[in-house]
Amino acid sequence: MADLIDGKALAAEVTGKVSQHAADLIASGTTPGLAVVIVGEDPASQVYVASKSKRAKECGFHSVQHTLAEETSEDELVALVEALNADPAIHGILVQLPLPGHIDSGTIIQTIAPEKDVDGFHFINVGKLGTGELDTAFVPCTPAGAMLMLERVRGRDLSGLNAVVVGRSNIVGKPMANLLLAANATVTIAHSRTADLPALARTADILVAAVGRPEMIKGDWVKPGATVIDVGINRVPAPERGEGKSRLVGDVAFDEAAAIAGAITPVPGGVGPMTIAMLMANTLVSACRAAGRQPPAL
Ligand SMILES: Nc1nc(=O)c2c([nH]1)NC[C@@H]1CN(c3ccc(C(=O)N[C@@H](CCC(=O)O)C(=O)O)cc3)C=[N+]21
Repeated sequence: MADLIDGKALAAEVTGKVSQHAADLIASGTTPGLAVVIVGEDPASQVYVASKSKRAKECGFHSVQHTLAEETSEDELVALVEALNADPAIHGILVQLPLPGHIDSGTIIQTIAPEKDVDGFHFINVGKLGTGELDTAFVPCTPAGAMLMLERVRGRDLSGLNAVVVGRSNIVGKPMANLLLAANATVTIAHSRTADLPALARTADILVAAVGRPEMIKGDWVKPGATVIDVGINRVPAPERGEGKSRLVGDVAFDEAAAIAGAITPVPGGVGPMTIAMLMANTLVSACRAAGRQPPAL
């Protein structure tokens, strides 16, 4: 049976450190400020946004949430982002995705000032990650959190290890591959057009699943002893829990994979809580940079 990598516990450790450093920064006159913007009423998004705001308050941050109507125009959202860019009390801006169809998310993301882009989605931050300028980049929160979990099992240097990332999104797959490469892993990005994905997955010492398909990755795709990082969060019907009930599952068939892997992240309680913890860490880093202080190593 694989070791469980406890995202809840590690996230609590990270936010504990963030709170301590935030207290120092506040004492020196700068309170980290996070603005979370949500457009529309998607219930799942509301839940995530509420937990981001709650965690920010727990860290002692100045936390503001802007909840805009579904009908908000792109111009109005651009104007809000520009106002937050200009607000010295705000160090991090997160616009919750997905946005309603009439708003171009690319336009909004590129409007966020790169030095406040705590999601790490702006071209400047994507480019810095791609070229290894990690001292001044913001790294997207989900892959950053996944790397911290991986570090607990494999250490910081992944030399000689094969990593397979299943999924090529800009939010997870591509930045994850760049981070693994920066840690000296040998990286393959697999996706829906990859030939014989099970055989490729079996070559992975580190297998990262970020496809958004419930339990797609089976136990016999896992190399014995591999570290499995499950980024998927899928809500599936759970009639055994009662009519209309649902439960969360990852992209990995957990029980099968856990029987073969060396270490594995659960869902829930895995990468999800780490994502929120890294958002707090990125906001702290942004506030340190704004105050001319060296950001702490977390
Ligand atoms: N601009 C932007 N940045 C994001 O980082 C972003 C986003 N938009 N849009 C939506 C996704 C999703 N996301 C999650 C964060 C935490 C959990 C999390 O903590 N999940 C818990 C379970 C929560 C539950 O019970 O539903 C867990 O996995 O244990 C999940 C999902 C951030 N996202």
